[in-house]
Amino acid sequence: MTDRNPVGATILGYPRIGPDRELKRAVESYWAGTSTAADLEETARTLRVNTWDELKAAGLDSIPSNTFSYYDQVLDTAALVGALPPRHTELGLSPLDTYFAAARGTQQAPALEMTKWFDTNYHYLVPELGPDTGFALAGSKPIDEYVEARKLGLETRPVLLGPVTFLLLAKAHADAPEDFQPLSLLERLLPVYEELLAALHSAGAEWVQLDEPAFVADRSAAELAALDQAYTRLGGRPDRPSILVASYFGSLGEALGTLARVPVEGLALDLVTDPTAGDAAAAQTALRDKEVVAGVVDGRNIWRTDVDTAMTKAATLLGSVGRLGVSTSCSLLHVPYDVDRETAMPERLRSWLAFARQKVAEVVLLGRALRHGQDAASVVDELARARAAVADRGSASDLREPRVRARLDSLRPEHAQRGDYAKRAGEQQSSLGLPALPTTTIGSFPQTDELRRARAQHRAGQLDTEQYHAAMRSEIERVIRLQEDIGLDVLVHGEPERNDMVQYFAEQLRGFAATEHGWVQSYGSRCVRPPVLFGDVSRPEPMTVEWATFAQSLTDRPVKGMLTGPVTILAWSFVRDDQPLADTARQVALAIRDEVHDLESAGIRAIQVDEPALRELLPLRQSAHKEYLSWSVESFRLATSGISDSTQIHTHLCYSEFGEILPGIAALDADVTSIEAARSRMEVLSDLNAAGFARGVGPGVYDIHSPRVPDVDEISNLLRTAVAAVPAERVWVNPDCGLKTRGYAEVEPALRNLVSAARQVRAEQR
Ligand SMILES: CN1c2c(nc(N)[nH]c2=O)NC[C@@H]1CNc1ccc(C(=O)N[C@@H](CCC(=O)N[C@@H](CCC(=O)N[C@@H](CCC(=O)O)C(=O)O)C(=O)O)C(=O)O)cc1
Ligand SMILES: N[C@@H](CCS)C(=O)O
Ligand SMILES: [Zn+2]
Repeated sequence: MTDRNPVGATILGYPRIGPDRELKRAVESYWAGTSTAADLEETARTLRVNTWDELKAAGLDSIPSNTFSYYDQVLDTAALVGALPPRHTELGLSPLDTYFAAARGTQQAPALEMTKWFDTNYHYLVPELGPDTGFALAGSKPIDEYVEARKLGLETRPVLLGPVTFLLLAKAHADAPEDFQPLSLLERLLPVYEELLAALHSAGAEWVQLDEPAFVADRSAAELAALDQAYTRLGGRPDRPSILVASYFGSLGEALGTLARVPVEGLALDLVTDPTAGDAAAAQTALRDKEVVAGVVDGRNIWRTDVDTAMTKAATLLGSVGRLGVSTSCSLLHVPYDVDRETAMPERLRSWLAFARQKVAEVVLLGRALRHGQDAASVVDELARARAAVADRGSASDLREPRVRARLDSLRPEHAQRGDYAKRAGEQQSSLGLPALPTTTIGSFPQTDELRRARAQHRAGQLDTEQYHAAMRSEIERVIRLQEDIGLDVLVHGEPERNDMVQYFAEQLRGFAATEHGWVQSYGSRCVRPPVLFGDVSRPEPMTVEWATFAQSLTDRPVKGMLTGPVTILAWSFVRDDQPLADTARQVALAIRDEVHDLESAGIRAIQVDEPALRELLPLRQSAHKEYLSWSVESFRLATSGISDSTQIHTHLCYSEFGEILPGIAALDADVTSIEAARSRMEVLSDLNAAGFARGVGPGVYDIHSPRVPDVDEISNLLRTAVAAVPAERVWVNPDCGLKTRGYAEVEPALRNLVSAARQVRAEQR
C-alpha cells in the first residue's frame, strides 16, 4: 500500500445545513409534501458542490467528502451497512423515505433513539443491533459523493464513521439477550468496510478518513483489542486507499499505542482539548513512518486561534512522526459558517472570532507557516493580523466586571443549600394541593409558523413591541385554556416568546452576544444559534417574570416558571476560554438565582430550571468526572437556593444516557425531576433508585421527537412500570421533553391520552 499525496493542511469535516439553512428548508418541505425527492437531491448537490468549491479556493491540501448528510452521519452509516431495523425497512418505502422513517418514526414504527454525539450539542440516531443483525453494503453514498467531486476535478478524502465507533455507539435492540454487546458483531461488519474501501479504491480515492472518536473515552481491554483487530484487518488489504484514522474531542490515551502500531498510514489527533496529546504522540516511535495530522485549530469553539500556541503544539511532533499535517481538532460541523456575515455584532468582538470559513483559512495559514517558515512572504502579514487579534482580546479590560467578581468572592457554602426535603415536600403540598401522579408538561408548546413570523416581524420593525407582546399574551392565554381543558395539573405558559431556551436568556444577560446567521445543526433539520459568552455575566433586569405572572393571573392552577440552568446555558453557548468554566458557571448561576428569586416574589409557586445539558458536559474521561460534577451541581444549587421551602423547584433532563451522572442528579436536590425515559422503557427509574434518588420524578411517557401519538394503554402501561419502580406519591406524569417541535394536531390528542392514562393509573392506586 503506497500513498500518493500527504494529507497536509485539511479539516475533518464541514457544516452541511447550508449557510442559510437551505438543507433544513429543503428537507422540511419534502417532508411536508411540497417538494419532490428530486428537488431535495438538487439542493443537497448544490450544497456539496458549493462546499467543495469553497474549500478548494481556500487552499486546503486535502478536502473531505461524504461529510454531507440528509439527517445524521450515524444513521447514514447504519443505512450504508444495511443495518436499519426491519420495522423501518419493511414499510415498503423508497430508500430515502425508509431513511427518514428511521430518523423520525411513523405512526407504526417509532424512530431510532436519539442521543448526544459525545460531549457536543449535536445528536445522532442510535443504531439498534442484535445477534440476528446481518450487515451488507446497502448503498453507495460515500462512493457517489467521491465520484461527484471527482467529476468536478476535485480529489477528495471520503469520511466514514469507523467500524468500531459505529458499534460502540449502537445499542442492543429490544429483543436481544440482556448480555448482547453490539461490538460482538465486529467480525461480521468488517467485510462490509473492506468492500467499501475496495470500491472507493477502484473509484480512485487516494485517502479515506475513518473516524474513531469513541477512543478518546475510557475503553476496556476488549474494546482496545477490537480496535487493533479492525485496523490490522482493514490495513492489511492491498486494494484500499490510504487510511487516516481520526480521533477528536480528546486524547487517545491507551488507544494511541494501538493506532500507532496498526498498518494504517495516518492518524489525526486533537491537540486542542488535551494540550499534552502532542507530547504523547511524539513519544510513540511507531508513528515515525506515519502521517500525523495535528488538530490545532479548535473545531468547536469560535475564538481565533493563537497561531503561536498552535505552531508550537504542531512543532512538538516535527522530527518524531513520518509526516506532519495540520487540521482542525474535530469536524467544523459544530461551528457556524462565516463570521464575516455578523455585521450587527460589535466589530471588536467580531475581530476576535473565527467560524468555519475563517478556521479553514487558519488551517491553511498554519500549514504554510509550518512548511515555509513564519517569515515567508505568503504568511507574514496574516500571522501578524492573527497575533494582533488575539492580543487585543487578551488586553480588553471590559471583559471583567468588578461587581460580579465581588459577588462571587462573597459566596459561602450555605448559598447553595436548601432546607430539609421532607419539610419542603410538606409545605409544597399545602401550597399546591396536587393529586397523586400529577400531570404536567416540560414547558414549550408548539412554536407555530405564526409565532415565528410574529417574532421575525418584530425583529424587522414591522410589529412594535406592544403588538408583539399582545400576540404572545394571546398565545399564552390560548395555551393556558387548552391545558385547563385537557385537565393538566401543573400548567406552563408555553414559551411562545422564546426563540430558543438558551439564546432567549443570552439576549437579556450582560456578557453575551447573539449572532444573526450563526446556525449550527443540533439534530436532523433542527438548528440552534449558540450565543457567544465573551465577558462577565450579570442580569440587568427580570427576564421571564412578566410572562409567568401573566400566565398565572389567568388560572387558579399552579403555573411553573420556566428557566434554563447555568450548565445548559454554558453548554449551548460558545464560551470564553480565558478562565475556568467553573467560574463562568457560577456567574451564570447567580444571574439565574436573581430570576428565581424574582419569580418567587411575584407569586410563582413552582419553578423549573432546565438542565438538559448536564450530561453533555460530563468529561469523556472518568478521571475528570468528580471535579465536573462538583462545580456543575454546585452551580445548579446556587441558582435554585435562597428561596422558601414552599417553592417547588423542578428540573428537566433529556437527550442523554444518564447512567454516569445519576448521583449528580440526586445531588441537584430538585424537588421534581422530569427525565426522558419513553424510548428507553423507563429503565432510568431503577437506576435512579440505585443512586439513592428520593425526590419527585417525572419519567417521560412519550417521545416528543416523533409525530406519533401514543395511545392511552401505551402510556398507562409505562406508568404502571413507573409506579412499580418508584412509590406512586413521587411519580409525575409528563412527556419526554418540550413540545416546541411538534404540531397541535399531535400534541393535543397526545396530552389528552396522557391525562386519561394518569387518571386510570391514579385510580388503580387507591
Ligand atoms: C432542547 N434542545 C435544544 C438544544 N440546544 C439549544 N440551544 N436549544 C434547544 O432547545 N439542544 C438539545 C435540544 C435540541 N433540540 C432542538 C429542538 C428544536 C430546535 C429548533 O426548532 N430550532 C429552530 C430554530 C429556533 C429558533 O431560533 N427560532 C427563531 C428563529 C426562527 C426562524 O428561523 N425564523 C426565520 C423567519 C421565520 C418567518 O419569517 O416565518 C428566519 O430567521 O429565517 C425564532 O423562533 O425566532 C429550527 O428552525 O431549527 C432546535 C434544537
Ligand atoms: N423547557 C424546555 C426544555 C427543553 S429541553 C422546553 O420545554 O422546550
Ligand atoms: Zn428536554
